Amino acid sequence: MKYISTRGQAPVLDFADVLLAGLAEDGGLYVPETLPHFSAATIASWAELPYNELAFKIIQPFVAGCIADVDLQRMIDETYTGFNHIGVAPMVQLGSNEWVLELFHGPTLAFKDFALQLLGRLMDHVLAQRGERLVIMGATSGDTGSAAIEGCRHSQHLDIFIMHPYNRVSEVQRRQMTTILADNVYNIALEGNFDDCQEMVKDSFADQAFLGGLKLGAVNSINWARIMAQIVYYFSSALSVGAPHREVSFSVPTGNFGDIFAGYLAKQMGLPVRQLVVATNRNDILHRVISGNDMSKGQLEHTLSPSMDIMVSSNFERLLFDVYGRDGAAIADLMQRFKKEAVHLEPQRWEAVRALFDSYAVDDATTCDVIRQVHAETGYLLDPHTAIGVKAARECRRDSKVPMITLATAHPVKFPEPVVKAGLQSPQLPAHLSDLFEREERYSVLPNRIAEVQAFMAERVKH
Ligand SMILES: Cc1ncc(COP(=O)(O)O)c(C=O)c1O
Ligand SMILES: N[C@@H](CCOP(=O)(O)O)C(=O)O
Repeated sequence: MKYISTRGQAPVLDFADVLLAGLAEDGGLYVPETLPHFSAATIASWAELPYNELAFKIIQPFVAGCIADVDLQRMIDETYTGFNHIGVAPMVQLGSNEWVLELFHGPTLAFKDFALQLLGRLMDHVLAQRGERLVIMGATSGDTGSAAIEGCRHSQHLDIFIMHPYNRVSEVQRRQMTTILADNVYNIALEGNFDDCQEMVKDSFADQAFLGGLKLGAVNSINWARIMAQIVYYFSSALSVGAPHREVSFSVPTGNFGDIFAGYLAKQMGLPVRQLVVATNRNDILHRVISGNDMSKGQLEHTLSPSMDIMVSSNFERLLFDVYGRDGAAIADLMQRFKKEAVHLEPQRWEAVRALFDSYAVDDATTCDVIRQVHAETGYLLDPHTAIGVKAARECRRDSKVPMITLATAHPVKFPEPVVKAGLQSPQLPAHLSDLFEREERYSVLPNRIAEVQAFMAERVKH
């Protein structure tokens, strides 16, 4: 499998190089040159497979030639046996044909564990084979950070620097990152917002001289391997409600557009998906572009669903690449303009986006109402991100006979504030985190200036 950049100017790479490269040299994102396609008969034959075996079927074509099958299966097995639920990604029924796909049974209680537990192992494996080291630089609005640290902390080949927006993540999220005191883990609280953190990561990839010869790697969903691993649970959940013999729809709480892009790929790969609903909070650029062709940043706001406080949704570029006929020059131009100003897609490209996605934006008050309402209806407690997904699913659903699956992207224990605002009691932390509030924290508050962040990193990396 070969990978190409969305901006058309970077070298074509194989999986192992894409895994370590993160962002492409031309500032674009890597995507597979061609996608594997599975027939309905093949998909149907997977109905009884446990999650790890299904994951192997779906991931193997993307890594073939770079990772031996036996190593891939071992890493997948280790990843998902570490999850705290026998089904790995269980489904819960809320109503008639209305489902929630629980993606929070990994070690850090968010969907990011699905990809980052595997990505840490894949990186370690390739780096060990090559005898190389990598410096990870990541941006987080709360969940990627802890999942990446958890996935990479045991690696002998990685230093990991994670930036979160200072005072803009929940206390549980912050402590999950800052209480890991391993000597290859560094937490930076940046005096800015998530978009500032993410821009700093991308700018650092463009010029890595500050690392004195070491190379940067990515754990954010700009790294193709993140998206790849997230495709699997679209298949597992759809199979459990009758696909490929019937269509299914998904509603996805969305920020960086990685998770829903994995759903779009599942559809291209043969899964019969009727609707893909983009669910956003007040930081609604994706809803505005899908519903009104308005791709303008606006002011990033702090909400009760902080992990989705994102305006510059990295993976939307991967979708635009397809919608613009894989024209790298057109995407490079569009993304350069978007850095400086509002952009509007060409009308036929926008129509193509609208044909693929529905969208809905939810404010904080409604988020709390949905948490309260669903709890009253069913006894089930939603986290605020999932509540946004459920609301968007209910608003956008076109056919009540098609199962609608909302991705439950985090456990509610990570976000007590909206749960309490909804008049409910926040659940207890699970046993492995029960002393989280007593653990020592370690992080550095840094100004929103790239030179200071890079100097901080340069002083600490191990050569
Ligand atoms: C809990 C939660 N829900 C939803 C999202 C949005 O996912 P994506 O960025 O892949 O769109 C994130 C983070 O991005 C998250 O942490
Ligand atoms: N919501 C994320 C933001 C980063 O997104 P990613 O999927 O690109 O890593 C977070 O919680 O950190």
